[in-house]
Amino acid sequence: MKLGPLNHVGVATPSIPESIAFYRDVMGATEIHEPFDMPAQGVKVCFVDTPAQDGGQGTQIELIEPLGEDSPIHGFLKANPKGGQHHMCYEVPDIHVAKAEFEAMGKKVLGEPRIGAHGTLIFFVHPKDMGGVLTEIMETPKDG
Ligand SMILES: CC[C@H](C(=O)O)C(=O)SCCNC(=O)CCNC(=O)[C@H](O)C(C)(C)COP(=O)(O)OP(=O)(O)OC[C@H]1O[C@@H](n2cnc3c(N)ncnc32)[C@H](O)[C@@H]1OP(=O)(O)O
Ligand SMILES: [Co+2]
Repeated sequence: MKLGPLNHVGVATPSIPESIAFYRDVMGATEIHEPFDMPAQGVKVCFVDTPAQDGGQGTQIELIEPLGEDSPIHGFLKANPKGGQHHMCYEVPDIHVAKAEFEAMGKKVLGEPRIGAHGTLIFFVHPKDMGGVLTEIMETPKDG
């Protein structure tokens, strides 16, 4: 496994509008994207850009709000009603190679790769095998 770029930090919230106001008014975010629904993943999503350093690629805050009864983040918000840091997402060049590597290390991969919020294949690795951090692995978009 080779550590790839941190694509985003997932932050669960009971209210994307309230979190947008927080990142805009408290944190001074200037690049806040339009929220969009991902019914297949049971979440509403809103990306907040963080500034790039030294001409590199910045990372993003991924605000996620439950969408539908079966949202996978209802449990998290029940335990953390105000929301909180939910997952970390790293990029890999090849999602299938990465999945095989995690499985070979005995890490619990949650389900099969599916399309994520950036339109490329993703999967999650269970927090119990990742030092308590729900970890999302995402294939780098081909257009860079
Ligand atoms: C895909 C669109 C978008 C993208 O970027 O492309 C997203 O990122 S969407 C993000 C939302 N989707 C997911 O999170 C899918 C993967 N997650 C899951 O399958 C579940 O959340 C799971 C299995 C990690 C936890 O499910 P659940 O909360 O129902 O299980 P438990 O309550 O029984 O928790 C088990 C155990 O794990 C601990 N836990 C739960 N969530 C987290 C978390 N986010 N970070 C760290 N630890 C977590 C929980 O405290 C329990 O621990 P225990 O010691 O056993 O009490
Ligand atoms: Co994510």
